[in-house]
Amino acid sequence: MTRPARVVVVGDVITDVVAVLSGPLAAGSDTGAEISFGGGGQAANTAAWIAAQGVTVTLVGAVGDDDAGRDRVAELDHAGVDCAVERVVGAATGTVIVLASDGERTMVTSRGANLALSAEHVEKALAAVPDAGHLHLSAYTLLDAGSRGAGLRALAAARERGLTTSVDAASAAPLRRVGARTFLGWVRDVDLLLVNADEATVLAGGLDPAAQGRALSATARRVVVKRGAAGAVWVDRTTPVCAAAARRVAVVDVTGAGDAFAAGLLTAWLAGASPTAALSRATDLGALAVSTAGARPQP
Ligand SMILES: OC[C@H]1O[C@H](O)[C@H](O)[C@@H]1O
Repeated sequence: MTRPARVVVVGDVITDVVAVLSGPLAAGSDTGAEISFGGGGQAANTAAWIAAQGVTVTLVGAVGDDDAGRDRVAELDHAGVDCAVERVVGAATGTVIVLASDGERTMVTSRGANLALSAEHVEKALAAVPDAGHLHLSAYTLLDAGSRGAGLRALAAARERGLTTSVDAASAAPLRRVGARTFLGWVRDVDLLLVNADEATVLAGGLDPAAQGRALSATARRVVVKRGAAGAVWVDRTTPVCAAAARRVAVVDVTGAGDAFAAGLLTAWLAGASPTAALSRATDLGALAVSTAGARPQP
């Protein structure tokens, strides 16, 4: 296996406030929780998990010109992520409140400065890393109208520079809002598309996961459908469908599990691993992420 070249991850940087609830949440109740506070955002999490695999990674994103933005960048620096993070004057760093309970999570989101990520910043950041081999995009950047230009520019600039590309479909609700046909037009011919079960249903309809993967492989060269505790499937245009079971672990908090999964998948695939081996690495990291609170690798 070869060591992958630098990976560039483009997308959101967020402050996560994670409350792991001790019981059900009901209107008017006072529910106990373990509350933690720290780095989140799909792209930033993925970059941190990639760095933890010993692969050189640059995160391209935006934070506010505030203490939270400074803390988020310092934390990523400390995790070994090279930061090309734009500071947006007058915007607050994005914040998400995550309510985690019984292996499920509910999020309340203010995307803040992420909405102001600019195509110019992405272009400049890519020009500064001539050693990059791959670009991974969190689709929140495409799905939010404010940052869409930056997301589209990231994919186009990566292709112009000969980088391979991957996109994480991010979230079912905004995908539903923009519509499957529009989204699939934006990500046409990416090398790898990652979708969870809900996103696969929005984009390909209520088929079984292998059939959803086959339908989406008309758009992306390779498709991975993440199915949480039911494992994952890999579908591409040339090899048979490949499936992997999830690891059985005690679930503490599923926040960031998909991002850890993406990091495991990408670092293995870019190092030349087979689909089976790449899925296995992905499910290992996903299992590690769900067994701890918060979205990032633990020290
Ligand atoms: O992918 C997980 C992330 O999504 C949300 O945007 C939270 O910030 C969380 O860290």
